[in-house]
Amino acid sequence: MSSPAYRPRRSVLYMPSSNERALAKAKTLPVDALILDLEDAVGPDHKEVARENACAAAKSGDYGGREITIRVNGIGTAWHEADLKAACHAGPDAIVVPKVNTAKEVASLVTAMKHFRAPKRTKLWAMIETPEAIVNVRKIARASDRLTCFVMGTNDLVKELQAQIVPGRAPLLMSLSMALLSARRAGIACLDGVFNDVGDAEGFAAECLQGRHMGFDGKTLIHPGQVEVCNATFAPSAAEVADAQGIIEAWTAGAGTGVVTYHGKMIENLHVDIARRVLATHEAITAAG
Ligand SMILES: CC(C)(COP(=O)(O)OP(=O)(O)OC[C@H]1O[C@@H](n2cnc3c(N)ncnc32)[C@H](O)[C@@H]1OP(=O)(O)O)[C@@H](O)C(=O)NCCC(=O)NCCSC(=O)C[C@H](O)C(=O)O
Ligand SMILES: [Mg+2]
Repeated sequence: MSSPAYRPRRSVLYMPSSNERALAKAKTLPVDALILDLEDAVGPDHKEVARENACAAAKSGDYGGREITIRVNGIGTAWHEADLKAACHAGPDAIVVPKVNTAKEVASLVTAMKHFRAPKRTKLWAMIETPEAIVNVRKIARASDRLTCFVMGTNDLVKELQAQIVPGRAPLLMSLSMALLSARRAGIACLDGVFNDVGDAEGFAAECLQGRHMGFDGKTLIHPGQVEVCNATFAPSAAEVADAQGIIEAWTAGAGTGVVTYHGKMIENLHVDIARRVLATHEAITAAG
């Protein structure tokens, strides 16, 4: 978390790369990252124009400090190889690959990225959205240093599990937790899935909070109207920052005692680590503007 490579990923907005208005609008939105989509949001007749638009956007330098990623079509589809080749040449911050199922697929993707001469800065993000991926998720997470983030595909998971989308997401919690556990063990980031009902502000806020409580780095989004609440929910609040500073001060004052209290609560070394992480996150968000 305190590594220089850490970037805030509270809000990560998908947009269909065939939609030029959305591509333009994204330059004005306070999102941490963008996923320029070539997959599900783009119809078969628009795949080529979407690929050109996404690559042009990634190369343009017009998106400021926002992390720019391209989601290619899945392995085995008619568009996958051409998408991957074009995305590697465009050199975004990351290439997002949907429906990654095995560690072997990660290894093949990394080999292909080298073959297509993707710059070293271009990382791989894997979407975890099938039962097979969940069963293999421990190995997927540690398959390559180039893999730096999991993106949960909750719509595909619901489909494949034959589950239903319900408040509280009980049918998905085991899959979400398994992916998070594996991501944390491997030291990579993990992003929560999307909330489809863009008109349901209350439901969206509750799902953001659930994702924050679970430990996700941030949430993937589908509409500009979701950005503000998501950013606020996944950032440390003013009270959390003040508590983190207070914990570090209390710990420093009691140097060497092994345990102190802050506002009546026990503080040990691990709480100081958490406090430092909160401050590092707050500083990174503030620095990113
Ligand atoms: C959901 C939408 C289809 C709604 O579109 P629309 O009705 O046009 O929205 P608005 O009229 O409210 O739009 C207002 C303005 O905002 C721009 N806009 C809309 N969406 C985006 C966006 N995602 N990024 C950037 N800008 C956006 C509009 O262009 C309007 O701009 P202006 O006219 O200049 O004011 C639409 O929001 C949409 O297409 N969302 C993204 C859908 C998507 O990408 N889906 C694929 C990813 S989700 C997924 O697949 C997850 C995973 O794989 C899984 O399995 O779960
Ligand atoms: Mg999906």
